[in-house]
Amino acid sequence: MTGTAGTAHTEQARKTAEGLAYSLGFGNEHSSEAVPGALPPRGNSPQRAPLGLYAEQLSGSAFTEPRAHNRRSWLYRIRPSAAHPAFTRTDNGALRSAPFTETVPDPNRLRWNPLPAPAPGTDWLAGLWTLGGNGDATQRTGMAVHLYHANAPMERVFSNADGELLIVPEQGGLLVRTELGLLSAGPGEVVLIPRGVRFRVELLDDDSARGYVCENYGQPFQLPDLGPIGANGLAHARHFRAPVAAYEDTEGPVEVVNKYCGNLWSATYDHSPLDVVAWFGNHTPYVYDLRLFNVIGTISYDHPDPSIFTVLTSPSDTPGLAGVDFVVFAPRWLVGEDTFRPPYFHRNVMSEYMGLIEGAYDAKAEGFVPGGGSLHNMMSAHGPDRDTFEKASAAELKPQKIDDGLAFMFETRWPVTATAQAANADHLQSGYDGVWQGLERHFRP
Ligand SMILES: O=C(O)Cc1cc(O)ccc1O
Ligand SMILES: [Fe+2]
Repeated sequence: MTGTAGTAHTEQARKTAEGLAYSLGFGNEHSSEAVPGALPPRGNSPQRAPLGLYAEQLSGSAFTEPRAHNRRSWLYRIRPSAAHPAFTRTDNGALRSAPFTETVPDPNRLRWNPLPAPAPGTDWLAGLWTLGGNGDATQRTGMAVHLYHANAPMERVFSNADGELLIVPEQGGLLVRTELGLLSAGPGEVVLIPRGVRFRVELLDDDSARGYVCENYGQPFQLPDLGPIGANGLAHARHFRAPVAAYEDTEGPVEVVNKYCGNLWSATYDHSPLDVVAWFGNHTPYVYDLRLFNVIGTISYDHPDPSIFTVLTSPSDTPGLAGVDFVVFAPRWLVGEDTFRPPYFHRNVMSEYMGLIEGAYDAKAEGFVPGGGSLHNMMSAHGPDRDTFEKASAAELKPQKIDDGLAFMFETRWPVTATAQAANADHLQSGYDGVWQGLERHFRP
């Protein structure tokens, strides 16, 4: 794909992304038809589905999981998904999967600059670069941290059998065409693609897009319980937007890439598999605007733990212990009295990967940049850098609006093991430990 062709394509994608319709509500039983009458009025699988469509169930949970965790969507499509040729192995590129065994788990604090620019013609899938992760894709446990940097629209279609994908754009808007319909998202928004749902990513800005992806092998992300916060707060269910049905009726060769137990497999279909004319169910993609997050914090004293900023959580088999939490540091007021207001010094049994979508983060004066990331693994000591500590210890404690940045964290119960490419990357910063050098002793008994 040349730059010029990319630009024309980008303009087209931008037009398509304008004014997209959505169906609102996280976890709802959504339903949508692109052609009236395409949804069967009663049964899921009538003897003949309406309009000559094929009925197909996409199960995101075991049939027998409790209703609260049960996930499936019924798709009414031009051809059943089963109508495809054999998949054959294709190059994994810079994509790696759990188990992560290329390096040994590293107790050091690590920080990376943004990914270098990709070669021309790099689509979103080819632009994926894995930093590390944990668990085992074949056991449906753990997570992976990926970054992407792309400069060409995908022409192929991708699906991930290994887990769901939480896409966090940092630069450049995305038009995501999924089996269930179209979503668009720019920096500050996130897209959640459920396990197995096929999609294609096109670019909305200047033929370039950069961001982060949390691949969640474990239980699907859900909204966190609110406990004593009450019935409302944090991410509101109605702010999650699912697509409405939109289908491609195209014949001709389409490459479909399937990530399966850690490897990429490819098949050439003779039609677009994004051919779902109507669907209903709760196994659906979403887009969510992080700036709509209802931030709750102290109105008296002390710095609450960042779990209060959890947007979505993937529970593990131990109550309260997440396989992975997605946490956002959204614009908010700090009003704590007699409080050291930035993040405190900390060692954590959980492992923290942090990224920056925009601006700056209140624990780091410099070096933590948009598109970069830091990894503070299990029990590694971290917290405010020297400059931040000194400033915040002396600051006048008037109400302070933090609205000059948007940072996030993937926090996981298992250590994140880096890939070889991340451990040896030119964009891995050297001397990160130095940000905590020069924190002087003040104790003089
Ligand atoms: O910057 C971090 O390390 C994340 C973080 C933020 C915070 O407000 C409190 C604890 C914590 O680990
Ligand atoms: Fe932390």
